[in-house]
Amino acid sequence: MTRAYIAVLPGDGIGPEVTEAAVRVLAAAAEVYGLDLECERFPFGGAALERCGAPFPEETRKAVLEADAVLLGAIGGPQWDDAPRALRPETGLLELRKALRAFANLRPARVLPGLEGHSPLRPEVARGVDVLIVRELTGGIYFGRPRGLGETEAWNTMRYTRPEVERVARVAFEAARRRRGHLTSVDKANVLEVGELWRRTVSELAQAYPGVRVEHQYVDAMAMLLVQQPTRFDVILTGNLFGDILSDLASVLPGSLGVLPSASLGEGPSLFEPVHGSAPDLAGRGIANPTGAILSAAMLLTYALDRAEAGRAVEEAVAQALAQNPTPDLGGTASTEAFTRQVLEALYTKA
Ligand SMILES: NC(=O)C1=CN([C@@H]2O[C@H](COP(=O)(O)OP(=O)(O)OC[C@H]3O[C@@H](n4cnc5c(N)ncnc54)[C@H](O)[C@@H]3O)[C@@H](O)[C@H]2O)C=CC1
Ligand SMILES: CC(C)CC(=O)C(=O)O
Ligand SMILES: [Mg+2]
Repeated sequence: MTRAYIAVLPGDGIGPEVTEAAVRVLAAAAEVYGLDLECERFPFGGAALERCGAPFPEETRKAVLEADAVLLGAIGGPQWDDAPRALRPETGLLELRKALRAFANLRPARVLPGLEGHSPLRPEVARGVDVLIVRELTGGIYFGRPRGLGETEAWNTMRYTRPEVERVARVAFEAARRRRGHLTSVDKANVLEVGELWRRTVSELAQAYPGVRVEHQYVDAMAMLLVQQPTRFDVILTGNLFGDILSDLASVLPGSLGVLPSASLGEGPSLFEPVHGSAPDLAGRGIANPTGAILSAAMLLTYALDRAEAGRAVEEAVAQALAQNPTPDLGGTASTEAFTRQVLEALYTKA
């Protein structure tokens, strides 16, 4: 059995709390499914800025590039909002994604069994929600140059090249082919040239995937449709900014931002992180929902370690724990610790 090295970046706010839960579940899954895992923590985000003077220190860069996978909590907080932009935790996060060349961010939004009662949707609709947002992660307006902030004006650049669109679109088409064969590409082609290139590239690539039905939507309409008719969608492909916004919107479907996981795949080690941020309003209170982080660990088992059966077992254990007693964001009374113990118990019982 070869040992897999996981670089763990707990980060800031609730990041360390939910990451701790995910690491414990990962260790339990390794024990149950006979995996040899080594998790090592590295400084990242605001915590790294305080300790090492940079949000993405050299030591951490080296470790993530050598790891088999990276598990991240969340970064940021109001105490760093006035730091020079280059030193902000959020800049470190963008640099991390770029360094890993993790261009395809997979953000599944499902209403897991047990969560129907917490969704604002009618239970029979909630049960059918199963979308996969594929968000481009290393390009677009978060990275485009020129960018700048002056006294009276500020500017950013939304730029995509055809190969950048093509490679992430390919990931989305492959996912659609494995799933229900429906891909919705989201852009703003009516007003943005970038959207026009995006739409043209996706339409051309569609010729290679005759089994996939392609639909194009403008992002404003998509925001409405995702809430109004969530079961109509399967795979949703979009750029960095729109994907960031639509995935937070999609979290309303299962009932809390705390439950959404993600996997970022590309040309380097893959990155796994919950969709949510550092939630300064919850930090230190022991009530953050670790579901998104734990399900990110499940995606790590599936995508980085090729142990889909272990990933599924973690998902099932989470569903059981959610049905038992969730954290307060979902109307339950479980603390982060109590919820994690429920997941661990379910995982060991099933084995
Ligand atoms: N990937 C990352 O590390 C991200 C970092 N951020 C950073 O996080 C900081 C806070 O940003 P916000 O806009 O407040 O977004 P946020 O995602 O941290 O929180 C938004 C809302 O969702 C709730 N929430 C988030 N995660 C939760 C969880 N696990 N359990 C229960 N409730 C949860 C929070 O309490 C809050 O009401 C900022 O510095 C921001 O830049 C924001 C998004 C992503
Ligand atoms: C904080 C941003 C850099 C990232 C973000 O909001 C996200 O990836 O969801
Ligand atoms: Mg976001």
